Amino acid sequence: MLKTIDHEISKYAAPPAVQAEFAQHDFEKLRNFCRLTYAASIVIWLLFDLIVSFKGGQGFTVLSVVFVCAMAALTIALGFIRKARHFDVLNLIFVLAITLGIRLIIFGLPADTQPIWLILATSSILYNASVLPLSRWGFLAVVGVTWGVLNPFLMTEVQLFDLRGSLILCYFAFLSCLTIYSFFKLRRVKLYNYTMSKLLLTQAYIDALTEIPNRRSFMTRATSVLAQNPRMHDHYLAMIDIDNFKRVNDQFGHDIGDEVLKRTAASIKAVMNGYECARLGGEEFAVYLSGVRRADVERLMATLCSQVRNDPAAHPVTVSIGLARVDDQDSLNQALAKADKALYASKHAGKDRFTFYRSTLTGRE
Ligand SMILES: Nc1nc2c(ncn2[C@@H]2O[C@H](COP(=O)(O)OP(=O)(O)OP(=O)(O)O)[C@@H](O)[C@H]2O)c(=O)[nH]1
Repeated sequence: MLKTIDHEISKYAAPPAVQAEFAQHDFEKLRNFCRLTYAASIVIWLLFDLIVSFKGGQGFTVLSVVFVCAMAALTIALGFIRKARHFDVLNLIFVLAITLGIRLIIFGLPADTQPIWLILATSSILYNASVLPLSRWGFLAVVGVTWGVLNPFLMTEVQLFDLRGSLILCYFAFLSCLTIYSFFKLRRVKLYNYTMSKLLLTQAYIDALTEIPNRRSFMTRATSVLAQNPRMHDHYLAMIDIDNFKRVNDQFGHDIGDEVLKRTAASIKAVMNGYECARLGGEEFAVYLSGVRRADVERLMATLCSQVRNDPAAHPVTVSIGLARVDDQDSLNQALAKADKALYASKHAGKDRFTFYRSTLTGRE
């Protein structure tokens, strides 16, 4: 099963909409990690700045305070960011701030050690960026800004083609390729996993034939709506069953039966727009109506019965409906049992109708 899906996804190039959805998902999952990374970066930067300021005799300047405040403000701003694409911009500003701050510290170090510290800082920033939830351009922009600001050939005594310069150049090429490759590879794997989970979840929660939610989905969603307190108006549960469906299958074949199921599901979805509806199994459907009055429910059920009955399709059917008001203390299973009794009453009374549950109704037995 997993191999089949794996094969299916390998052939599938995620369209831009799925990629955007993935980017947003990735950002939401990693937002706290990003904040932690920013906070840790500020702490380590401040620590180095203090060491260089006091032990190195550079002196703690107003500029240091400005950098710390700017980076702290960006970290706080990250908490208010909701869109992944805005994070790309914020992260670029953060990288610009921290790289300039690093330059400031490195100016206070002995000239011959400056290139190596610039390389170390560049490695840390690029490694860190490669695991952040950035877009491709967002990451490449970080690489550009980092190398631009922390360029070890800029304002240092290293010459491009002397011994140190050649070594730095080689390391530059290696580091850039490694981090760019890691970022793209990691992103591809994460996108693949996201696509795979999306597909598996769809298969687990959507009925393959009618393409409406299945029983599992209904039980999860209806349970959470049922738990809502306080309730706005009433909650009702409807169980809908196609009448004489076995006869449709027997007379016209299973394919026509499937068509009837699809058509009925489409009618339920259209009429019950905005409410949780699902195919529970076989020819049985359910709808959870929250925040409704009894008169609204009656109107909706009458519309559904009439729409299915008057469908100008080749093999018209009718539906029977059982309805239960979901009391505050009812569990979903209790409500389903009541709606089932009411459904039985509809069938017993001649089908093609809806019946509300009353305690005086008899059960299926
Ligand atoms: N075509 C098709 N038939 C299905 C599917 N699932 C269940 N069925 C058929 O649905 C029929 C249900 O028949 P019954 O439970 O006897 O219900 P009914 O004929 O609708 O009778 P009443 O409920 O009393 O109106 C059976 O013949 C099942 O084989 C499906 O996915 N596709």
